[in-house]
Amino acid sequence: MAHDEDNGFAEWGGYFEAKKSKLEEQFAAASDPFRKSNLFAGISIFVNGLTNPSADELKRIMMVHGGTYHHYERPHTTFIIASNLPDVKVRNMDTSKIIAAQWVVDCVQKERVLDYKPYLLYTNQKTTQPRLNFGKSKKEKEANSSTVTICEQVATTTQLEGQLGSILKELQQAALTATSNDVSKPADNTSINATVNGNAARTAVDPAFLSEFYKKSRLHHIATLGAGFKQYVCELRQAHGNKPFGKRAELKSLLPDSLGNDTARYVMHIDMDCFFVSVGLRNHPELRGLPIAVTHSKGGSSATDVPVHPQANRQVELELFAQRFEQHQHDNIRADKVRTGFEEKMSLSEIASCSYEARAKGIRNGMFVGQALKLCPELKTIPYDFEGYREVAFALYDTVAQYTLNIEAVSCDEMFVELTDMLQELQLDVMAFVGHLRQEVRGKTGCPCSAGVGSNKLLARMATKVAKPDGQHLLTTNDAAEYMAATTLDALPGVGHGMTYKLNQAGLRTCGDLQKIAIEQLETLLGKKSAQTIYQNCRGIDLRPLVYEQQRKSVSAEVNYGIRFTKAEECETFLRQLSAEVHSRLLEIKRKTKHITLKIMVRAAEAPVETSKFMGHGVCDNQSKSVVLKQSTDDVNTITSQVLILMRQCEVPPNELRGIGIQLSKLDEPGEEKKENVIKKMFVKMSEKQREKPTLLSTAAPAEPSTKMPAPENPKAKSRPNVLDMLKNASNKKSTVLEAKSQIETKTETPTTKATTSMFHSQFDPEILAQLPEDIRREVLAHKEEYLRSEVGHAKRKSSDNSASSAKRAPPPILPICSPLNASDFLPSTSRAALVKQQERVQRKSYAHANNTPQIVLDCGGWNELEAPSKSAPDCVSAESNNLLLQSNYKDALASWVETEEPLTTDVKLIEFQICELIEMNHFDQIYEVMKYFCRLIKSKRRESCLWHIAYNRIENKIQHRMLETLGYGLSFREAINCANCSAYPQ
Ligand SMILES: Nc1ccn([C@H]2C[C@H](O)[C@@H](COP(=O)(O)OP(=O)(O)OP(=O)(O)O)O2)c(=O)n1
Ligand SMILES: [Mg+2]
Repeated sequence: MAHDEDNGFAEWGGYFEAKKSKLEEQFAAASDPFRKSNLFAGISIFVNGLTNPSADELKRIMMVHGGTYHHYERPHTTFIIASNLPDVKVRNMDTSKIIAAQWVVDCVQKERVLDYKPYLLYTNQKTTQPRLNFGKSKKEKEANSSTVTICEQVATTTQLEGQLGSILKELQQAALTATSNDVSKPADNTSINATVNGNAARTAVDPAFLSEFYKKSRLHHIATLGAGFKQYVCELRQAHGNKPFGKRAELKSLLPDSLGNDTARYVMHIDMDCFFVSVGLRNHPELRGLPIAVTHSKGGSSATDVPVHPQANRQVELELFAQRFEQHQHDNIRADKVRTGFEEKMSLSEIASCSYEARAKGIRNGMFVGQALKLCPELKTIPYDFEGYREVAFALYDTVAQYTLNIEAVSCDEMFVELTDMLQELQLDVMAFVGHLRQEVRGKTGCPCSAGVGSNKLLARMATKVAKPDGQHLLTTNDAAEYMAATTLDALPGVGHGMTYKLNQAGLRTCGDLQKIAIEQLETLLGKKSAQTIYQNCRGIDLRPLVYEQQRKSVSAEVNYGIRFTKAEECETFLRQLSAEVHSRLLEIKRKTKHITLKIMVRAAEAPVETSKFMGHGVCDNQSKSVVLKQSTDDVNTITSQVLILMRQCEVPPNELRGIGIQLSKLDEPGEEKKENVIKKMFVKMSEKQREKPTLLSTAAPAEPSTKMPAPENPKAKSRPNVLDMLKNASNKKSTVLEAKSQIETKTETPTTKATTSMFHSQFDPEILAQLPEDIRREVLAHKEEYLRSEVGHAKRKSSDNSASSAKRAPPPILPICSPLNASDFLPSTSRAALVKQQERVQRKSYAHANNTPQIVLDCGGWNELEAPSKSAPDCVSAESNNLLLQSNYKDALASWVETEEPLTTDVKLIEFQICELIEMNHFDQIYEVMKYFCRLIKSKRRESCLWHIAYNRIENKIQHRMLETLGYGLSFREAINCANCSAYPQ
């Protein structure tokens, strides 16, 4: 049994592994009191056979000088110390690390780590093996003797640089001579350490490093392209305006019609298949059908026998990484990645993209090349082709943009597309269109893509997973819950490692598990907001709108490779360079910043000084420091000086830095009317205009003929129709629900009846109820009871009293059988919270009536410039005369506001505030008028904008919320925004 074999030490790699680790730990603990220097820090030895000095003496030397003594040879043992070994033993050993004991003695004597090569017992190295050249001339070394030491090691930094430079040269040499599977051009230009003007751009100290880094960094290219396409979609939309899409006409003759009158919502998610590989294969058609990976590594033996820095310790690093991923970040995927991929001499180059043939062998995007080669030794690697990615990505976006610009760019090879409007206009079959589009993309790019379709973004993305590779799939709403049930939680949007861990700890692994538990339970685990989202998502409900015009929120420049400083000046020079880089990115997007953040990666205390990944960052602690400027800036000197100050504040020795990033956020737009209240300005302007034409004041005509604009007179609150009365009247009226329903279609119907009827229908829609935030839902349900009771009772009475007349009005009334409520749901809440709320309501009302709070209104915008309505009553002059929405010019102001490109939050809040005042004053008619007019303005906007839809919904929700809070019921509006993209968006 495996358990017996490993003596219960399975998780420690078996008994012997556990024993070896224990010995190491004991050695380290015992060394501490004797330590005099860290000369051998990060270096471990194993003594094989008789040596001079003896094994015991060597052990003591290691103790005193910070090294590690291995009682057994381990994969991460740096050197094997021996005098003479039998041939048969040597044949099975890695001879490149067998050295004479004299090396230890000499190092101690010279007080520095010497080149071990002269001490090698066997010198038959392979060409691809590391041949570390420690050989700088004594003169050179002495000339640099003032160089700061790295982490108390005796080797000077200059020496180290020399060593590294040599390693780089060796690496390049090895790469050129290696017999690898690599099919790229021999003069590989993908290495980040490629020579610049004949000199190796070694570390961030080199002035040429930064540009070289960005030229080669795949993550930089991906991020730049992704942000670029978000901007590109914005620009295309703005340039296109309301023009028709010429290419749509062609579709009609090419594709079949949809069956019936299909009004369903269709969102498409489209994603290129193994993007980087597909683009790369355009130049290597002979490799199609083979396992291929795009990576910086040359593959072949140079990926399984990589040079390792003598001071790197993969084993230690592996353990540290794995612990951090697992314990701190709950990221098992990355922990497994290091555990299985950090083997000695295996390439730590990442695979950016691999073909589906490689995936069939277990290889995945992001895997280390060394590990991938173990799974599939015949794996071929091809180099990056950043220009090709750009070209294909543009072709993809341009192809889709011929048909619609309702595109949410996700990345260079991925987007969401709202197809509903186009399909309805053309009456096309959705999957026929998707097939046509995919074919067109392939024809233009030579690369395959897959597409998923669903009624929202989540389902569309899920459908793409089914479709891949080179396919398409429609995930219907009916199949959604079932499909989702089998999905693991980490596939849901916004569910990261932390949340997955929490849910897993609670025994929840799949969306199916989640579907079975109550929302209250989820709320306890995750908090209200996350719980509500995940509760919907696990059922395939996704209320996120597509965002077409994405604004950049920040720009940044980060480097986490090659950061090896020895002096503060080097670090400062680099920070200046990086500041200039991020500044140029800021200028590119024509913005200014108010918030500067410096992010640094600092070598973790327990991490080896040198990293397993050559020039990588290794195990680090992250720090960040920010400064908020008084004024937005795009001045490079300001940015640079702030960055330098932030770095000083971090108080980190330069040699401990492993990564540096600068982020500029709180971006401003030149010409943007910042946080200034647009509405306020417009009202002031208009009131000025009106002062010039005083006669218009009392006879302000409605801006829109179809809207019946009540004169801004000031009838007493009591005389205005109260919705509670409306509701009561409605339920007391001698009309059934059906009557009310039929009235909704007649033009003569009063707002009161319509309100009541549509309220009935909207409030009892279980889907809408399910989408409401829990607290609002409870309130709605609580209120609903009163109305329902009267309606049900009335309907019953009606049906028995008036069966003859009602028979004429078939169909019979539809009672709310769809309601998910129990009888107890209809009882008024008796909870303490409800009673407190009730008391607050009463207080608020009486306060509002008593005070009319003029000072709040003034605080909010200084409306005293506006003229009071001509008929305002003297007893409520303050609030009523100051409320924006009771002014004669409110329509013009609203119209001007809606003409602006997007609503500012401050303005939306202002309108909310004004409407809440109207509620306090019982001006419900005015609220209806305002909302109707507002809604029509938004609908008639030339450029449809979901931001305005969202603003409208937010204001409407605020009204409902406040109504429920103060009066216990809501208002129902005749007009509504019906936008497929965002109508379900919750506020
Ligand atoms: N961490 C990442 C993520 C992505 N990419 C690059 C390589 C991918 O080819 C491309 C697109 O990313 P995808 O996640 O879409 O992956 P692929 O297109 O390679 O595969 P799939 O067919 O699964 O979409 O972006 C990368 O280099 N590193
Ligand atoms: Mg892809």
